[in-house]
Amino acid sequence: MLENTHQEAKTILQVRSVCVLHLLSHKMVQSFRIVREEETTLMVEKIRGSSVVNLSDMLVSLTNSVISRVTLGRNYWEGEASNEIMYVNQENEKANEFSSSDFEQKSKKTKSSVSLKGGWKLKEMIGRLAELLGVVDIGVYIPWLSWLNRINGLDGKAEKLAREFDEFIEAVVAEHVHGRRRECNKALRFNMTIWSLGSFLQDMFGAGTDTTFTLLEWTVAELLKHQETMKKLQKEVKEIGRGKRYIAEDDLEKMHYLKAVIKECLRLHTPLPILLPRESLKDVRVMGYDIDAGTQVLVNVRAIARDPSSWEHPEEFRPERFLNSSIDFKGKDFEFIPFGAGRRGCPGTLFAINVTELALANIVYKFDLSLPDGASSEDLDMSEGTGITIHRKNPLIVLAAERL
Ligand code: HEM
Repeated sequence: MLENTHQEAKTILQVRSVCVLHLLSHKMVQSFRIVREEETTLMVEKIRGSSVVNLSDMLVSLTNSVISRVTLGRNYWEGEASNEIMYVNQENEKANEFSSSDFEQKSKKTKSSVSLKGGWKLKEMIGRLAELLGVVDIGVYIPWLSWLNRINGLDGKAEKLAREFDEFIEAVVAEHVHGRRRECNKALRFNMTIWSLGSFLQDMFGAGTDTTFTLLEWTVAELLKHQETMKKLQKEVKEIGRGKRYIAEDDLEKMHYLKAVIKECLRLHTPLPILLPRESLKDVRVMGYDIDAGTQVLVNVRAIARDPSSWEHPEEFRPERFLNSSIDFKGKDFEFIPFGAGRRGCPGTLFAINVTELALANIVYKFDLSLPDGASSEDLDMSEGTGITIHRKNPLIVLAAERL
């Protein structure tokens, strides 16, 4: 039994490192560009088709669709495939053939009609996963109280969800094995059980979608509140977009203000306020406090990002602070580590930033946003929800007028 557990743990690490290599390396993230561009285009079209828009829903759907397509090969999130990609090299080369100028046209052509029979409950399962992640697992902090998780149903809910994930993954794998994707499985030649694959996917969806959508949601909310910043951003994006139908990834490099806006939002609304727990390896003394070896250390990056000894007017949204500054989120500037730092730092940073920049640029390029019922932007509720990821408490509902 113990040996099995060790084997599974080893396999998860193996799956994680293979997947980080296959999904999150610089080269792979670049190769998923077509997926990001297509899904962003689809989102823009959906916004265009609605009068009052639940932007939070749109952003959840965007981030999950992108992750679904790159991890599972098609869009199981929307219940029907908007397109498919395979993560074998040959196919990625194909994806790279898309140039920014023709992606709009090709995305239309490649919009596939493949629909998923039965429709998977991925959306519903991810919703429950997010809910579970937001609940404090009391047993982790006070081991003798872990029995509470049986009483409050946390264990049962987690086990049920894990079983449903397994069934889902089994069906996806079966589809790959029996369908046209036989090739893909060559990439995954190690001894991977359904359980470890399911657990990896829960990690990818849990760590990758909620955080990215939260960042986008807060960024748009701050822009609504700060109309001058919104105008300045729209001006930059318009100048660089030069009348093209959609902003493509090639355009983003020059958008310095856009990057500053996103950084400022990562600072003020750090999606994951507490890093993964660390443990001190030896007895140390930090700022006069003695910390024994084996002590669990929780780093509050949100507090660090709002520390008045590092930031002027830390509670205010001021993207300009990043314009002529070398401070970045790559884990070297410790006053600003929204993606963590060191060996456990977020492996999905580039993935997240690419999705966020492209989506934000297209939203502000295509639409003028306002609040429904003539509400002024000062009325926008900025309350925070609870949970591991700090979402907005209430969804972001906007009117989106197309920019001409
Ligand atoms: C704005 C978006 C995101 C933010 C703010 C964020 C932030 C973080 C943070 C703070 C950690 C813990 C790092 C530490 O303790 O040092 C983490 C871990 C992780 N992130 Fe992200 N993340 C984001 C997006 C993503 C995406 C898009 C993916 C994958 C597609 C991803 C995958 C992961 C994984 C797998 C881990 C766990 C790494 C481990 O177990 O060592 N993240 N993330």
